[in-house]
Parts: sequence; C-alpha cells; structure tokens
Amino acid sequence: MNNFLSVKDATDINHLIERARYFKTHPHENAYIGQHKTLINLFFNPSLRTRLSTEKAGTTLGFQVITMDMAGGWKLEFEDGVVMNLDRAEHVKEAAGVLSQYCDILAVRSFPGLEDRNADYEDRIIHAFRKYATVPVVSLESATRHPLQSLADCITIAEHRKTERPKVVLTWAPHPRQLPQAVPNSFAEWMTGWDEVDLVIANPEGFDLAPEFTAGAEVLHDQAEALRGADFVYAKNWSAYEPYGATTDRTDWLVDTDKMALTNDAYFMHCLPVRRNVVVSDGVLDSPRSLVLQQANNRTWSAAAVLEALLVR
Ligand SMILES: NCCC[C@H](NC(=O)CCC(=O)O)C(=O)O
Ligand SMILES: NC(=O)OP(=O)(O)O
Repeated sequence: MNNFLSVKDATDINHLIERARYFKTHPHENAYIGQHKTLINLFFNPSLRTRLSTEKAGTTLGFQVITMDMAGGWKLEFEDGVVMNLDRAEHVKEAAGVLSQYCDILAVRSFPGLEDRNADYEDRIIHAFRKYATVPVVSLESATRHPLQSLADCITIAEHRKTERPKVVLTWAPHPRQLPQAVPNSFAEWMTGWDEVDLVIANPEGFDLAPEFTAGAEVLHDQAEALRGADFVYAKNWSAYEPYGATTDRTDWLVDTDKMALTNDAYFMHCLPVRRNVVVSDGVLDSPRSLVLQQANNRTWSAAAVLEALLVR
C-alpha cells in the first residue's frame, strides 16, 4: 500500500480486517514493526478518537509518534504559482518536503469548507500532501472520505454479524449544524467495495450522496421502509451534495427505539461524536445493541493494520 486515502488503496479489505483483529488480540507483541520509524499526525480540525487511536496504534507498533495541531503552525498555501503576499506564510511544497524528512508516514486531517463543492471534492489539502510528500500519506478524515473510520466499521460488523450477508442501513439523521459528507461517502464505498453486506441508504429527498459513492447500494427516501429487517443501523447526519452544503430540520428522522423495533434486532452504529436525542435517542444509544464504543475501540486496530501495510509496500 502506497497511501491510505480511500477504499481504492485497500486492495484486500479482509486482509486488513484480519491484521486488525490480530493486533487487537495481541496488543503487546508488535512493537518491532515500527521500530526506528516515525509517524507524524497533522490536525487541521478537532478530533478525539482519530487523534488518540492513531497515536495509540503508532505506539503499539513501536513508532515514535509526533502529533501537531495545525492551528499552532504557519498558515499553509495550497495553490501553485501564487504570489504569497497575504496571510499564508508557508507553501505545502516546503511543508510536505520538510515533514517527509522527519517521518516515515504522514497522516493528515482536513475537513471541507462546505462552500465550494469543486474545491472540496478535489480534496485539495490531502492531495497536496500526497503530491509533495515523499512518504506515504494517510487520511485522518479528508473533505470527502474517512477511510480509517470505515475500516473500523468493517471490523465491527465482521465481529458482530450473525448472517453471512447482513443487511446494513446507513440512515441520515438530524443535526443542528452543517456537517461533511465524508463519513457516509466513505462508509458507502467501503461497504460496497467489501461486498459482504447488502447496503441500503436512507435519506430525505434532496440529501442523496454523490453518485460515485452510492453505486451498488439501494437508496430509499422512506426511513421506515429502509429499516425493516436491518441487521445493522448506521446513523449519520450529512449536509446536501446538491445544493451543496444545504441542511434541513427533519427531526422526524431521529433514530429511536420505535424505529429500531422495525429492524431484525439490529445493532446501532455511529462514528461519534454524536448529539444525544437529536441524532439518536438515549434509549438506543444506551441499549446493549449499541456498538458505538466498540467502533471507537476498533479505530486503534484499523490504524495499526494500515500503518503496518504502509511499511511493507
Ligand atoms: N470524525 C467524525 C465526524 C466528524 C464530523 N462531525 C462533527 O463535526 C460533529 C460536530 C458537532 O456535533 O458539532 C463529521 O460529521 O464529519
Ligand atoms: N469518529 C471520529 O473520527 O472521531 P473524532 O472526530 O473524534 O476523531
């Protein structure tokens, strides 16, 4: 594996799941893998799980781990050929070149602006690092995708499925803020790329994800119809792809115990952080069918599997 930016970089998802599950059951035997190697994590946006689970994965494999909050660094320029006489003090060409001398793997979190769809969907920040870094680049959630989360979600489903090909429902849910499409885009492309589940996506009219991510999934605009017979329910809010960044106040899409009663005693999933009683009711989140903490635990092991794969390329 040369980089880890999307499902396309994962040539064998089941092998990554296997390695993640191995690291999970043997957490103290793998410090030789990253010995004398350095992982740098750059955060342009807040994080709890990604930051700490990736650091934990790195140290578990023996890496030296350095994390930098980019709010404390120079403001970077990403455009080529510009006259840098405004507030951006350093070009990504130099920054990526410098960082590549300090580390063996460079990981980056960069959310979308949610104003200019073309700019966001070009995923400029992560691709600029990929272009100018000379070491493998890992997405810690970019403008369009969150592959470490999606791999952790595959692991969680693999651990809990009772049928060979479970029905997985990704449902839009309400939220007071305008949120990215990265988590649902990525979840959809990993579920269909893995091809071990039947994926149904439920969202209000006007909230369809970009078609490039939903190919292979059934898209429904009736949440109850989608939930019927589900084995896993994955809730997430996202703002609209068209018109880009639009939001809606559809509080009737909150996932509660009545909705879960339509399912095949489904497990509930969410990437976190989650707004209680806005996205999902306390009753669902606090029930034994909720897998949100297991998903967060698997973030460490998904990151470990990816870090290993990037070293043996
Ligand atoms: N990394 C996981 C999700 C991050 C982000 N959620 C958020 O920003 C929620 C923040 C809030 O609830 O205010 C998203 O949806 O992509
Ligand atoms: N799920 C997830 O990526 O959480 P953080 O935003 O806290 O990293």
